[in-house]
Amino acid sequence: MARTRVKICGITRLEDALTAIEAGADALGFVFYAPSPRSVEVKQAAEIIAQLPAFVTTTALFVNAEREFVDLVIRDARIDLLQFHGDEDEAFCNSFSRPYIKALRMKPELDLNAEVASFSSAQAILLDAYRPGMPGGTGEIFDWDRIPEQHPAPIILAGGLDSGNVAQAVAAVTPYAVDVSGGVEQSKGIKDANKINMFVNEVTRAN
Ligand SMILES: O=C(O)c1ccccc1NCC(=O)[C@H](O)[C@H](O)COP(=O)(O)O
Repeated sequence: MARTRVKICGITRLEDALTAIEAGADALGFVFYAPSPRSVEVKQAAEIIAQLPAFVTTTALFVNAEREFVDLVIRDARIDLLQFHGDEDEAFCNSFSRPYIKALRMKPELDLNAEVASFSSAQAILLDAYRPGMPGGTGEIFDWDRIPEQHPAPIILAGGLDSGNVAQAVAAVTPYAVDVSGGVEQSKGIKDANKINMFVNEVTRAN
């Protein structure tokens, strides 16, 4: 079985980015969605990213953003991957000069296979908890049994993960990667080095 990758989302500070990388995280997420308490300015993200070492994937997260804004972020920050958390369709997601991840929130009525099929150009599908009015970062888990054993695409598991449940999640779902935000924070947008280290260690232990 391949090693489960780790993405730490909601990075707002260089020290948190470097802590995550030092701990062994594969990817960092930057939230370009103003209503989020983890939102970053383009300049702020660009300055952090410019100081990162090689071989770390940087992900820019959007919720129903204007095309011009996505292009501006790609132009001004060294972004490797886009992550769409809103109602964007495949044509929009696939129309930029970067590969993308599509986030799907696990609404009770969601037909997962059909949704995944409608984003066949995505590099991976991120599955997150559903809470009305919150496009992400809920800190809540969902019923992992809803994910079929045969994954229809590479799955990034998100939603309420922390060092106490991530090993169980990896064993239950065998995702391509796990994504965490609130579970490694001391407060919204501020990461906790101990929690990051414990989280990455638990994923490593589960592999
Ligand atoms: O983190 C946010 O504030 C956020 C806001 C709007 C859309 C997405 C957002 N986060 C997306 C992520 O990738 C989170 O890591 C994911 O939702 C899991 O969050 P958490 O349950 O806090 O680990």
